[in-house]
Amino acid sequence: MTEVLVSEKLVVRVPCAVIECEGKVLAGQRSAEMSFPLQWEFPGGKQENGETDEETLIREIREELDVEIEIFDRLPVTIKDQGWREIILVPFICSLKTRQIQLTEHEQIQWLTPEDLPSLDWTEADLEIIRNYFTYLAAKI
Ligand SMILES: Nc1nc2c([nH]c(=O)n2[C@@H]2O[C@H](COP(=O)(O)OP(=O)(O)OP(=O)(O)O)[C@@H](O)[C@H]2O)c(=O)[nH]1
Repeated sequence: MTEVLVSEKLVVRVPCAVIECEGKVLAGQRSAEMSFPLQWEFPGGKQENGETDEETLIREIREELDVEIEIFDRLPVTIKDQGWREIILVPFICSLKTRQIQLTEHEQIQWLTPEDLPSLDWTEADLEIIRNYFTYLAAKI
């Protein structure tokens, strides 16, 4: 048997936003042309060189939704092994500073109460974010 140690793997850091507004949370549906087509996610995207997590998130949300957010808390990091790469999802709890959302990438968005979040077809990593969000909400009561 030949054993080979493969240590190199692409690691991608992806800050994403759990945006709360009036008791609901924003879910974004990925477009049919993206990877994981038509699955649901928390908006966000890949970190660029020299950015902090917060800077990435504010930039990505401007690019994807054309709104300004305020970041006020964070959830535990979730790591998703996609085989050839590892996605490090860094979720933040946010609110909207501006309200007029314009979609540039997503198929559609939905505002859902926290208990309705699991009804959508989320990417696998996001299911863990939703579980952590429930823990976060329970700790606030
Ligand atoms: N923004 C975001 N990305 C997520 C979430 N969950 C999850 O697995 N991802 C993955 O993290 C990567 C984020 O990259 P991106 O937002 O720039 O999306 P992309 O389609 O351009 O990237 P890709 O084509 O390399 O997959 C994607 O592969 C996406 O599938 C999430 O909740 N939000």
